[in-house]
Amino acid sequence: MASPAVWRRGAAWLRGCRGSRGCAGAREVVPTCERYAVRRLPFGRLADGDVAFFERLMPGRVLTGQEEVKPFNVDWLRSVRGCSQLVLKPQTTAEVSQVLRYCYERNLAVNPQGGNTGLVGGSVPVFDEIILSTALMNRIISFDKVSGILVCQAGCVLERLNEYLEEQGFIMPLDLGAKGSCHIGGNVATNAGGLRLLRYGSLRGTVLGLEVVLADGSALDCLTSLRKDNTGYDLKQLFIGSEGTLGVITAVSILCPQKPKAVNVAFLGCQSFAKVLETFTTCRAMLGEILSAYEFMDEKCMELVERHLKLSSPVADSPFYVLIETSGSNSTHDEEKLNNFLEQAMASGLVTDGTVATDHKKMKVLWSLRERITEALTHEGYVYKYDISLPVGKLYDLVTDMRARLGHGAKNVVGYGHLGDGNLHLNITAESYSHSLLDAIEPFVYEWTARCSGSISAEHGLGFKKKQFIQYSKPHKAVVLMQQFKAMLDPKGILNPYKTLPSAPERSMS
Ligand SMILES: O=C(O)CC[C@@H](O)C(=O)O
Ligand SMILES: [Zn+2]
Repeated sequence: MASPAVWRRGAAWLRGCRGSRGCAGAREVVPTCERYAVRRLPFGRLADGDVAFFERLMPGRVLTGQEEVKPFNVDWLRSVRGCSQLVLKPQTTAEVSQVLRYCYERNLAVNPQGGNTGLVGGSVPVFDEIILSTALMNRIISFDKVSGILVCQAGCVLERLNEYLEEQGFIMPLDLGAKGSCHIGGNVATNAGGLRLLRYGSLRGTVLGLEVVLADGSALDCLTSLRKDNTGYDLKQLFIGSEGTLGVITAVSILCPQKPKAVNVAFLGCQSFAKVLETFTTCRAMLGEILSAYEFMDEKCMELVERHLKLSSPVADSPFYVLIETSGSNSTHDEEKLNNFLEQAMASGLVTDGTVATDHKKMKVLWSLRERITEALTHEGYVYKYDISLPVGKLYDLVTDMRARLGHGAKNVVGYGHLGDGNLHLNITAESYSHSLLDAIEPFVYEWTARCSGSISAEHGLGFKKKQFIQYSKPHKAVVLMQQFKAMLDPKGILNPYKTLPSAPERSMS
């Protein structure tokens, strides 16, 4: 799978930028508050006394220097930028509690941040929110080999957790391209989906318990390690996917599957999207319980990973490609099943070319073709990202409709994603951000999705960029209820403000 360095690359670009105040250099990211006419809410302003308090609380783990703070203010995509002047790096839940208690009293806004790999502007401040980084909360608390339950602090990097588990014959139930940088707390806070969801389900099922610090600094200990617990409301579900707006997740208890003994990856070419769909139904029927991923990408995606990342396609040029992974416990059995399926798929013309990998290195190469599309797209300029759930049969219609709508107005309109989960990643690129192109895409994309009863965010969340569109996927009553939960848990609204839930209408300015 993709090397962790891939996703970390953003940090290197950031370090190359010039001063964070003002937009002097062409490579500077336009501050969010300039691009979008969002108004700062009346939170307190950071004073010298505040910094002194934090320095006493966590000496050496308080960043205030402009250059030090800069990377924490910009998202990985380099599409939004805040102007925080302070990053705090607590190590313990008690420290997070003390920070929030203080901020709550002083009415200081706080932006919780994990690995900063989010794609909807949810992980960086909009204005001067204090950044509460989980980077130093990276301790594994326990792992039970009998139950497969891992308990760890929120700042553990996903890939490190997976490596730790693999040594014990287990794996994490989720995997994503950003694994080398993303934190498990951020994964849970955004309810990240990823590449294994088809097999192991979402974090709403695998997360068994959470420890969360609420806005007023009080800690909520729901860190149980039980498969079954039917006592009252399942409060942890409120925090899963809440994007840091209801509380700061400080520890996670998660159910981990056994490491599969046999893994195979097939990379195939299909001549039409209809054939991609038929290949899916055939492979699901023939592979059954060993199917662990079914991903697709269109030819434009392949062209971009080849051009920008110098990866090469192992199969002949095709309008569509699919990546199928099997995970099981018996290699002979699994290979036989996979070969039978491939023979049938080739004989019936569903697939025109393909390759299979069983050794780790070759599987990794095949996975990179799919996992590194996001990175390849960033080389094209500004990327407008849409992460849509749709009835699977209609998944690609949105791409063709958007292509027809935008014509030469966009550089590329590509479609790829987790077909097995009904999740399309529609990405549109242009040389640079343009207000008029955005207007041509939105709300068209959301109206199209709503007409199909889809979701405008399958797995990336709403963050800053999509929060105004929640009504396309949720009824008014549900949004009002969410606002009431927010008001109850965070009455001053200090936690990750300007994110997830809609505010007064905003206008884009540049
Ligand atoms: O960049 C995107 O749009 C998708 C990123 C990620 O969710 C993926 O599946 O590769
Ligand atoms: Zn995805």
